[in-house]
Amino acid sequence: MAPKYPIDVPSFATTQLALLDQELQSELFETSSLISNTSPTSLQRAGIAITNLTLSSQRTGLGGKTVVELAPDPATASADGELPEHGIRTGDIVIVSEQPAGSAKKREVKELEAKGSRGVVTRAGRAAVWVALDGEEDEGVGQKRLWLVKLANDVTYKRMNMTMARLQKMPADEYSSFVRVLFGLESPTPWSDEAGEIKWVDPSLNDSQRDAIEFALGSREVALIHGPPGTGKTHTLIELILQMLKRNLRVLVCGPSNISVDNIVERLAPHKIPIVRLGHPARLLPSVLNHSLDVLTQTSDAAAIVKDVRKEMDTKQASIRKTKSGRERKAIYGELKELRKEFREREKRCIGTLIGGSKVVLATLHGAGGFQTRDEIFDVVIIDEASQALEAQCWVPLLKAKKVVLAGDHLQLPPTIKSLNSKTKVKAKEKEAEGIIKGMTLEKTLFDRLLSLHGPGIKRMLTTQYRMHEKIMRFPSDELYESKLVAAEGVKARLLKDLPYEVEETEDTNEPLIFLDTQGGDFPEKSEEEDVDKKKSGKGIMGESKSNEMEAALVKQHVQSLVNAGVKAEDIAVITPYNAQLALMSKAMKETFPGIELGSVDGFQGREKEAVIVSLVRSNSDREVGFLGEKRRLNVAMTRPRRLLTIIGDSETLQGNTFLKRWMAFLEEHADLRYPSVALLNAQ
Ligand SMILES: Nc1ncnc2c1ncn2[C@@H]1O[C@H](COP(=O)(O)OP(=O)(O)OP(=O)(O)O)[C@@H](O)[C@H]1O
Repeated sequence: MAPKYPIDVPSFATTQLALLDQELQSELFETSSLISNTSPTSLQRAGIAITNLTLSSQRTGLGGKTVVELAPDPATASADGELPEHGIRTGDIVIVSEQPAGSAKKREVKELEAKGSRGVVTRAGRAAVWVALDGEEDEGVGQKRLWLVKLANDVTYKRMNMTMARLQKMPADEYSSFVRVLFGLESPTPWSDEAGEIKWVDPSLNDSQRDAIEFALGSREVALIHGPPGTGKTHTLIELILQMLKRNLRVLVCGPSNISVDNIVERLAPHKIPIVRLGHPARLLPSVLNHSLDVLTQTSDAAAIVKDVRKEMDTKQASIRKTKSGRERKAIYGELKELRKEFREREKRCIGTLIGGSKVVLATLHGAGGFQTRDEIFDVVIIDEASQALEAQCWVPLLKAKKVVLAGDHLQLPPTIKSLNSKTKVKAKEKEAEGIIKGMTLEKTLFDRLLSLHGPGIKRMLTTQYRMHEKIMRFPSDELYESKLVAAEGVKARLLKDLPYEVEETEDTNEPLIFLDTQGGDFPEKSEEEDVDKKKSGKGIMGESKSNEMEAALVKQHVQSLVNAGVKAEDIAVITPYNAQLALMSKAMKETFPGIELGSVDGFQGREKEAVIVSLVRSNSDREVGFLGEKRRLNVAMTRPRRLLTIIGDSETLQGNTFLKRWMAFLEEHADLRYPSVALLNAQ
């Protein structure tokens, strides 16, 4: 029997295309309006530019690309020679060009592109940033003072659009039963013990992990592995991949980010199985490069046929330089052209052999849509961090699959959607078009959709968590995970005072859960629109972010007491949902406590620390909590620590939302409750 609400595939694809277009327009609009309305310094503060750079070295990287190293200009650099705080990350698409004079603001993206060089960030360190330039020429980069600006990345959209267009046009009689199940035209085939007896590679797997693997092996079309924080999702996937290999299945493993894929490559590598990692070498972790397609095409047996031609090309190229006669040179160019063609053909064959011969291929979701895998079919596609991926992104590999295993946690944050809250509503081209499914949003992931389509029977949950003290875990477990989480023996009672280095026993290091309740109105929030960078666009860069100065002072005081007790700053993280609060705290804290990490809650998803301090910021008499009320964001915030979670917030204001209200009640009962004194804080 099919589920009650089957989805019309062409309408689904049409709606996705319209939503994706709207999202891309929002992203392009946001970037270009920022770039054209804001000074380089403010762009830097907003995290999308780095100013005052010079070219410190240049080399040829993999794929023959020019990689430039950009470091702070000594004339303006800070004493430690480090770059200022910036939000540029490996894999970002950027333009490097001569920095405009201080006052020149009006700039169009097109103009920037014409003057500078486009490229991909290959490494972003504290003292320098490396960029692999796209073009052969590196005009604009040799200039004296440079700056770098991050652009909207439209490459990923192209792949998603192509995939959705294919789905939109696919005749219904060509749908595989896999596709039919994914759209609810059929129910999944009932689970069967296809896997037979399992000989576990890793003897340490817990029962819920084994159960999830058995379930995934015996599901015909789809299986969801629900991994709450710290429950060893990746650990489980590694065993699942090894078990699938034993059963001679061909597997494509994907994730939404390069780091999610590399994480799996690193853990698979010790098992010595043939794996190929697809993707721009500049974006891969150095430790996985040996498995990358680019390196394998140079080092593997299959690469020999390519090598010969390359050698011949090198010799010819060298001979051009020695040849004076124009006619001879022309002839050599002709031969080189032929050789290049031959080279490309052989390289293609070599890639085909390598990928065809690999039982496990790994790529990011959109990387799986490249030419290298065009004709490949896989028995199973495994998607890690699936609840962080757009559905359209998942379909890039899924069109090559017969079965999918999704691992994720739909109770943590979904992918960020710009067009959802965008004030700059862009009219989507097809918005009014026919066949749009009302109410569909990009925020609903494939994981969510399948769960509501087929029910919890298609999912197994991992239940032992290896991260948090039992007390830290209790509230999220009861509220979100049906009280099913169990803290592993080794972590359930761990406190800061038990860290493997010397930490004094104090009221802070002896506690897993502290609540600094700022109720009473002495710790008021501030709307950042009041004083941040209100540029011509009429909107500050921080949007309408909130901050809370007194809370920031409290955070500092609390960190100081942890550090005084001996806790290393690098074992402490401070997180907050509001960018304005982050900006306010970062300045002072990083200097005082080198090594400490500060981040937004959203940016800290997937991470963990020994001690985590959460500054909730909101404090007003209207009990307004805004986007803080989002359960999934709060879940991420409260599940990052191992040994200590300190919450700083106003319990009165936070009554304004039922989930927060219950949390406050829980903290009042179970946390070490403290009422900080403003007078003492001011006296410091
Ligand atoms: N069965 C197990 N026995 C002991 N330790 C385990 C087991 N499974 C996982 N762990 C440990 O739990 C931690 C988290 O596991 P892993 O890194 O695989 O999870 P993840 O899916 O990447 O992260 P998360 O789901 O927490 O975001 C790791 O330190 C891992 O070694």
